[in-house]
Amino acid sequence: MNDNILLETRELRQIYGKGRDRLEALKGVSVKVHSGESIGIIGLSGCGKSTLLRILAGLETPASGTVQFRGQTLDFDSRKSLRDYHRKVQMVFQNPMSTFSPYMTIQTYLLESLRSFGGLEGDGREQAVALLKHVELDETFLDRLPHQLSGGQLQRVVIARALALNPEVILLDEPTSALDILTQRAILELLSQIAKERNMSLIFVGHNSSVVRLLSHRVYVMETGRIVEELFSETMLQDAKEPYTRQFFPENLKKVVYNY
Ligand SMILES: Nc1ncnc2c1ncn2[C@@H]1O[C@H](COP(=O)(O)OP(=O)(O)OP(=O)(O)O)[C@@H](O)[C@H]1O
Repeated sequence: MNDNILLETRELRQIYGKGRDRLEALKGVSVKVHSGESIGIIGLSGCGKSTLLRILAGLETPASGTVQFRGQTLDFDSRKSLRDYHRKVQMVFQNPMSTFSPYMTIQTYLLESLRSFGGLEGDGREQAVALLKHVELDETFLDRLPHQLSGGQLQRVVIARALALNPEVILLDEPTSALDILTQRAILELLSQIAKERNMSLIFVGHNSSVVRLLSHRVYVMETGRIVEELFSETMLQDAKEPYTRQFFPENLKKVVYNY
């Protein structure tokens, strides 16, 4: 499987603050994602999941360590290297509302990245309709403003925009945590299906192991800036050795899985 590695980090470290405020948020994190494979990252609040995701998204420069895409090292100081990378690796943010401007129509929002990468055809309306179709929304949404959509519909629009550049990886930071469980499940299943159809990889960060397992082939468990365990989703409940990991499988989480 080695030649099939799409995205890989080696010994990523991240440090915030100085002196007494110094915090080592990542302490040498190495992860691998194979082509078409989806991985999950779980861990307690503050363990560094979002930091890792922001670095993987090319939005933040690590203190040391590397990110490689298809064997090429991402140069965080090169705008060209970052731009090429952003074409292939797209991020979906935690709170969809915060990524929308209140006066921007859904069409304008959907087409932003196509416009910035020069991929717009005409006024782009047909492309926008096609993007909405992927997330099972119709063209009546195009001229609406964000407040005229529900949280679940907004989340679908965010995902549709991430698909616009046909990326190879989508990074998700708990994208559906603000939604009710049925809406959450529908969106996750849709995402999984899109990822499968396109042989696209998902890197999914969350607190809830049942949600992470639903989306991922493999799961990395993070504790205070380190990966402490790496497990296959299917056998995770049996294979987990670390007591820390087991915290994520209490009875109440099982209930969440089976109530779906
Ligand atoms: N820009 C920053 N400046 C200073 N400290 C930061 C910064 N970003 C994150 N941190 C700190 O780094 C640590 C890791 O934060 P991070 O957001 O990556 O954790 P997380 O696992 O994603 O948490 P959560 O699950 O609550 O979102 C935390 O202690 C956080 O306070």
